[in-house]
Formats: sequence, structure tokens, C-alpha cells
Amino acid sequence: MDDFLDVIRNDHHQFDKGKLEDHFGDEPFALLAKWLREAIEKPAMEPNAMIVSTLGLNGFPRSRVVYWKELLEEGIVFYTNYSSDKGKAIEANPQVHALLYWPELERQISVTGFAEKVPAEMSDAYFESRPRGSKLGAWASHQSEFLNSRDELEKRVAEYAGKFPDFIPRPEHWGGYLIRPINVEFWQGRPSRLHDRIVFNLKPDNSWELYRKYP
Ligand SMILES: Cc1cc2nc3c(=O)[nH]c(=O)nc-3n(C[C@H](O)[C@H](O)[C@H](O)COP(=O)(O)O)c2cc1C
Ligand SMILES: Cc1ncc(COP(=O)(O)O)c(C=O)c1O
Repeated sequence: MDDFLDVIRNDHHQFDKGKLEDHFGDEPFALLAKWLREAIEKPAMEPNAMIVSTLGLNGFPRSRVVYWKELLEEGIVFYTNYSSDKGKAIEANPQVHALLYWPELERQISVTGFAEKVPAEMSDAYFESRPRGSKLGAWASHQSEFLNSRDELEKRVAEYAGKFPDFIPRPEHWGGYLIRPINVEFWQGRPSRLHDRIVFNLKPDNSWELYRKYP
């Protein structure tokens, strides 16, 4: 096999940047906030980039990166096009998975939960904070649809720039999803692949049970 594959085959990178002690609180949100803050402060590259997986209408799971934008008491919010593939998938099947990985901290968070649209006012407020070019993009892009040419996209952007010379309202098809977790796993890399895995699992009475998993 090629030499370049030898490089990855023979790399046995040891994880040794931290460990998870047995004090985590009785819900996952404080630790979610702490780990995101620590990733921002590190700084990790793209600290709020998370991979969201949905169950596609064709039965296949599908993943893509989105930006984690808010942490509410109920969960994590990201913004997207509601008519996109992921939007359609969530409408049909709100079960989602979100994954964060911060190599700089040797940490991974895995969130299983249900996605729902955030209130329109919240999406309005976030949309308003975006740069003009991204707002125009949200109008111009039929996200996930077949596109004939780059030229067609750019023409649509120019059309909307003419239509909205000043204020750009939020398109109804664009907004936030809240992921309400039912299971959150915090993973800290440890030497010899003996990692720490701490799981918060939501019980029927809405309290969280906490346990470790074998690495
Ligand atoms: C770093 C990064 C951040 C992204 N953030 C978002 C985002 O916040 N919202 C979004 O709709 N797409 C975002 N994208 C694009 C998505 O990965 C994806 O291509 C798009 O949402 C279409 O996905 P879908 O066709 O599966 O619905 C991001 C991509 C990258 C690489
Ligand atoms: C297609 C798409 N939509 C939305 C976003 C999020 O953009 P913003 O951070 O400006 O809200 C991104 C970020 O990369 C993106 O690629």
C-alpha cells in the first residue's frame, strides 16, 4: 500500500489532555456550556461547528455541519433553510443527532434528541443580526435543490439585492431549530484508548440519570 497510508496506519496518537472526574451536576446543560466556553477560549478551530444527522426521506441517515448558535435551557439551536433536505427530513422525523469534536481539547460531545422550530420572533432576531450578503443568500438559495449553474445563483442574489435595497425581512423558509436532548455523552480522550465517557440520559420523570460507559 502507498506510503501515505502508512503514516496514518502507524500513528497511534495518545490522548492525554484531560480527564472527567466524578462531579458533573444533575443535568447536561451546565457541562455543555462549560465545554463550549472552553472550546471558544482554547481557541478551538470552529468551536461551534457541529455535525447534525437526520433520517432522510430515503431511509438513509445524512450528516452535515451547521453552526451551534444558541444554548437555551431546553437545548441547542442552529439556523437553516426549513425547505432544505435536512428541514424536510426533520419535518418527517424529528429525531436528530448532533456531534461536536474539538481535537484541540481531545473532546467529543454526542447529542441525541428531537428537533423543533424555534419561535418566529427568535428566528427574526437572529436573521436580523446576519450580514446583508448572508441575508440575501437565504432568499436566493433554494438550499439542497438542483442548481443549473453558478450564474443562476448569482442572478438570483442580484435580483433580491434590487428587491431589498435596505431592510431584508427573514424569509419564512429560514429559521432556527432547537434540539431538545434526550441523551448527551461527554467524551474525553485518555491514554491507551481508555477514554472517559459520561452519559446523561433523560428519564420519563424528566430527571437525568448519569452513568459511565466503557470506552
Ligand atoms: C463550517 C460549516 C458551517 C455551516 N453552517 C451552516 C449553518 O449554520 N446552517 C446551514 O444551513 N448550513 C450550514 N452549513 C452548510 C451545511 O453543511 C449544508 O451544506 C447545508 O445546510 C445543506 O444541507 P442539506 O442539503 O443536508 O439540508 C455549514 C457548512 C460548514 C462547512
Ligand atoms: C448555507 C449556510 N447557511 C447558514 C450558515 C450560517 O451562517 P451565519 O453564521 O451567518 O448565520 C452557513 C454557514 O456556513 C451556511 O453555509
